[in-house]
Amino acid sequence: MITCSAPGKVYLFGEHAVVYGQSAICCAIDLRTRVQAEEHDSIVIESVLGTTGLDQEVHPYVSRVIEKMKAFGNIRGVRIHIDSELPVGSGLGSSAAVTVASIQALNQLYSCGLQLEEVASMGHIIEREVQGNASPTDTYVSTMGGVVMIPERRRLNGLECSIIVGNTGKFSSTRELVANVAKLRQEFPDIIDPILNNIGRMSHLAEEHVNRYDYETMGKLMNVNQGLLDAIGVGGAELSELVYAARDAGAISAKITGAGGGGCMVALASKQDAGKIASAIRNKGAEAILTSNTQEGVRLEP
Ligand SMILES: Nc1ncnc2c1ncn2[C@@H]1O[C@H](COP(=O)(O)OP(=O)(O)O)[C@@H](O)[C@H]1O
Ligand SMILES: C[C@@](O)(CCOP(=O)(O)O)CC(=O)O
Ligand SMILES: [Mg+2]
Repeated sequence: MITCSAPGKVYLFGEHAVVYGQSAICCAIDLRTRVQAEEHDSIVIESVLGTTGLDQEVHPYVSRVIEKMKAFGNIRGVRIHIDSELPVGSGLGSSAAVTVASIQALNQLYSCGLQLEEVASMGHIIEREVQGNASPTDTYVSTMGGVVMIPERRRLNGLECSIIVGNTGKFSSTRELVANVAKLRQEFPDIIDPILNNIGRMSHLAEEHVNRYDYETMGKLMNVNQGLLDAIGVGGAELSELVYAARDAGAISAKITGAGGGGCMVALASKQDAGKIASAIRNKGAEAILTSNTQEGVRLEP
């Protein structure tokens, strides 16, 4: 039996805009999805979502992984068991983490010889198929870890501050939110495209501040990014409530992470202030998770 794990992520900048080729800065976090794989007499996928065979409804990501990996290994029957610290459908990249960890588990179990770049690239293809349209961000960061600028694939210095995630508990479908932005963009290209361009420019402006650990400047720009996410319609009352609660409690910055609508927001704070911000989020009745940046992408577990 083989176990592989892959991390989730938060966006410091650029979700949605990155789908249209703009730059984003994305940060792997220390919450992981673990996938066990062993040879079996049939195909079985077990997760919190249920136990199935190949099933495009319940397990669209993992089913596609198995189908695609058949080209690289002699996969007849396999049992896949998934455990995750990432809330499902909430902007922390659970879809990418489960996809990347599953690819790597089969890659190891069947000695397929795929390199990390190939794992990330297959992950991206699968996210695109399931989501309708997808950037390579989540799957690349989940594969490589660290803080990465996409599409440049530039690794930036890691974050050393605390990362606080606030979960509205409201499911957010990435597929749906990406489609909503596409529709708004089609309706008002002259308004929406400059917003997406500005989000991309913000990532470029922020790059040197990330590399210099200048959280104040990064934070100011992240708060501007939050306003622009609201402008493209991916905000929500629950998210805004947590964003303002975190800022009022002393967060350096607070914004949506990922697709939005529901799901999670992310706040940056000094290690000293992190507890205070988590409490402010919990006082609003939401779950707060304290985490940090990880340099470790997908890995084989002992
Ligand atoms: N632990 C898990 N087990 C099986 N499938 C998962 C798991 N976590 C996520 N997924 C898959 O990812 C989908 C959610 O992906 P998505 O809408 O992109 O949200 P996000 O990636 O922000 O969590 C789920 O509907 C499911 O198909
Ligand atoms: C909205 C988007 O930029 C990020 C989605 O992230 P998540 O699935 O909500 O964790 C889509 C993408 O980049 O593929
Ligand atoms: Mg996703």
